[in-house]
Amino acid sequence: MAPSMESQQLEGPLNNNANASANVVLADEVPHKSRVTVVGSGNWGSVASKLIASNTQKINSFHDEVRMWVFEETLPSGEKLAEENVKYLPGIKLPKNVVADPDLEHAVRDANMLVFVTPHQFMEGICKRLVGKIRKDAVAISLIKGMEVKREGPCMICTLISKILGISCVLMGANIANEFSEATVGYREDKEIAEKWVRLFNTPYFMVSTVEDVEGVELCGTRKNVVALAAGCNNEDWLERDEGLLKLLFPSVKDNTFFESCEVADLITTCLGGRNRRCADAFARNGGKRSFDELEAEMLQGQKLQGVSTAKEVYEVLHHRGWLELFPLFATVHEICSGRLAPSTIVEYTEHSARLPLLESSAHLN
Ligand SMILES: NC(=O)c1ccc[n+]([C@@H]2O[C@H](COP(=O)([O-])OP(=O)(O)OC[C@H]3O[C@@H](n4cnc5c(N)ncnc54)[C@H](O)[C@@H]3O)[C@@H](O)[C@H]2O)c1
Ligand SMILES: O=P(O)(O)OC[C@H](O)CO
Repeated sequence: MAPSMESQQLEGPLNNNANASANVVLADEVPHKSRVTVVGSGNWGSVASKLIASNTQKINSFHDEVRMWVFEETLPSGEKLAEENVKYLPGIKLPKNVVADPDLEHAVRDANMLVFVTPHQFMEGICKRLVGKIRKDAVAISLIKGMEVKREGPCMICTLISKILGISCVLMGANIANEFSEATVGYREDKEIAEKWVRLFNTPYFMVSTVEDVEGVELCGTRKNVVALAAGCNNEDWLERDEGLLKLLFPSVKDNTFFESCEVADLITTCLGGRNRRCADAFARNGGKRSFDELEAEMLQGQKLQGVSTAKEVYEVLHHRGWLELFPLFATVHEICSGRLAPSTIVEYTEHSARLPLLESSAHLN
């Protein structure tokens, strides 16, 4: 499909402006301006695009246009998602400079700033498709909360993006799509790039800070989805933050990261009102008789739960390293999600007393 035919500008339900991209100035015509593509158009992906597009309109160093890759779906009505994006962010107007593009390779082609925001289970495939298809000077940021488990151990999504595409930063924080408020950018060494991401995302109603700790920021975002499942199953200890696990997995994780938005603020936000919490609450009310898959399909209408697969991934890491007894909350959540334990088991969860001393002498576990 030619670019002018495959791209549609969005407003509310999307505007069908098939000529939108014909009016766009190409990146190489104005080389000093950064061009942004958002890879993902779910609940958070759509909100992130809106947020970014409000800044690219105002800040001269960015091109106005924000391209948003839409995973094409046909709705029950027969409409294509890229033509009518009412599924993941109904009732919210997206600025006219957000351009939906169902062709992944085309969507990223001109961008030198890539924002990855899809459910984590799709990222490996997406990255592989993008090898050799992105600009050489492109930088990327991941807004994705989750991880993959490889034979050699846990692989954070940011690392996956870095390994396959050679680029990366992360942004996590107390941000539920419809109530977003703040976030933390985790970066590795290059503060200048981190500050560029801050300029792209920061608004008076979405405050963004930086911390030099990619793994810490990302692990906070990943871990809290599992804790939110425990909260939904009525666990009253959910505010108990297991920073010990984060440091055991990645000793480079910094203590000061735990004071940023990506940690306790996000934990509280998600445990009080996120999708993981709501679905776990329904799961527990049904006594575990309806599966998470069933509840996800019914309650989220196409949006994805990250916590259940993350709980499994965390469990595999704990099992592989012989740490299951050290982290009973995480182990129990997976046992509940997979139907081996009743949801009420989570109430009986108690802190493992041996854990704290063990953390101080954790070197032998790595
Ligand atoms: N929603 C939030 O409040 C929120 C906030 C912060 C971070 N996040 C994180 O953002 C990431 C994306 O979540 P979201 O809320 O934008 O998405 P979502 O759960 O609302 O939507 C699912 C998305 O996946 C797409 N999809 C379905 N099948 C696919 C496939 N085979 N390949 C690629 N894409 C496919 C759908 O089209 C849709 O865009 C997740 O990691 C999530 O944890 C979400
Ligand atoms: O709605 P959840 O449970 O996927 O959580 C959304 C975000 O991760 C909150 O930061």
